[in-house]
Amino acid sequence: MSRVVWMIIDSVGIGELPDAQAFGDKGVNTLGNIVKNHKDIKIPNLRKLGIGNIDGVDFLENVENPTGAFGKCLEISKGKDTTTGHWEMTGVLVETPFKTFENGFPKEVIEEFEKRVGRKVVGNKPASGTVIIDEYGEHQMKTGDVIVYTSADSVFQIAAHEEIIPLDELYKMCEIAREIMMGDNAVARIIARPFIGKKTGEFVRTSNRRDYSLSPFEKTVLDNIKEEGLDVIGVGKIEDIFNKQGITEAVHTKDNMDGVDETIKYIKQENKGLIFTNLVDFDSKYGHRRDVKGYKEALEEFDSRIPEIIASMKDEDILIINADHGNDPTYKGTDHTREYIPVLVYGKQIKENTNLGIRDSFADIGATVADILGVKITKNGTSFKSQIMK
Ligand SMILES: O=P(O)(O)O[C@H]1O[C@H](CO)[C@@H](O)[C@H]1O
Ligand SMILES: [Mn+2]
Ligand SMILES: [Mn+2]
Repeated sequence: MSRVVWMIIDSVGIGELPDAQAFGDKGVNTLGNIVKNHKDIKIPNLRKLGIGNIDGVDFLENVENPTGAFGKCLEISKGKDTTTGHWEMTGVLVETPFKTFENGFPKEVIEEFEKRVGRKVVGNKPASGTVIIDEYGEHQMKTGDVIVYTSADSVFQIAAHEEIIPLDELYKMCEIAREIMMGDNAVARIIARPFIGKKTGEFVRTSNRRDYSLSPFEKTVLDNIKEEGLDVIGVGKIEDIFNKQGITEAVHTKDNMDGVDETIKYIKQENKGLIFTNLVDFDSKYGHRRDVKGYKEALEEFDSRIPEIIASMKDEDILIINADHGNDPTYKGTDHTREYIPVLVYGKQIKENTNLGIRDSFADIGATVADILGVKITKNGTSFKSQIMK
């Protein structure tokens, strides 16, 4: 029986969606603009799978006879964040955008939060996470005040120095914020952002980040897989994005390479169903930081591990690689960008050189995963299994 290894290269978009302008994104293209800035980029394995052969990709030369099936998908949901992207690819559309707080959170919210956590709040505005810890990190070390901030995404983020506010307390604060930010103020995610360091300029965030997501509004394809008694193994922040719904086992990871290691470890084990991995460094370490060179190197680093991933797969296993939104490191600001996502499929049973064209929704990927595993397909999404299987 087939097993699916589904890897999300977080934020590796492949060009602006037709409605990008409505999201403030004009001419964005995460992969395209990285390649334009770094023509020497070496991603031979992604190219061999067909990433440069995707319709509209004019910034990479086509390869002859790519070994995979390749295409790109539109996002129907009204959003460009991780939760929206992952939910859509597993069959749940977010038709009403998650609430955002451009001017910070309302006074009542902050007051209730302060009362319940027993600390004062500083920040309370949209900010870049690495900038705001430099702004308030020393203040926090002196006073114990807690740093709260948001972004263009629907997020309530709490930054805390690990030696001032212990992790347990930070996570508890997130649970309290999760309770407060429901109903009219429901944000997609509360995020714990721990950091360490001695002073401004030396603060660095740690891998103890945790996301407290809403539960998907409807059943996702993960639920359908789980209900059939198959495994749904989440690697990285997958279990957080789905608030554990539909997940049977999970491991958090330190960074992209740890994510690849854990994925390979699970591939080599006896399990059945889905191994679902999110590699977030592209987004959090390079996209939001507008670090073009760092992003390029992260892509090269991931690319170099693809042969190892493939070598660890059994003959029936199928590998799917796609993104969840864009985060063009050459674009203004520090936020995600509204883009097509690339999708690549590879396996011994997959027909090589198959052009999937432009798919109507990310949900087509989840529908295909369900179809491959022989479980119920969610109401959204059209499976392309018949196009790709030998
Ligand atoms: O600037 P940092 O803290 O990395 O935050 C970014 O990461 C969050 C989650 O993807 C986004 O909302 C964006 O604000
Ligand atoms: Mn993401
Ligand atoms: Mn992000």
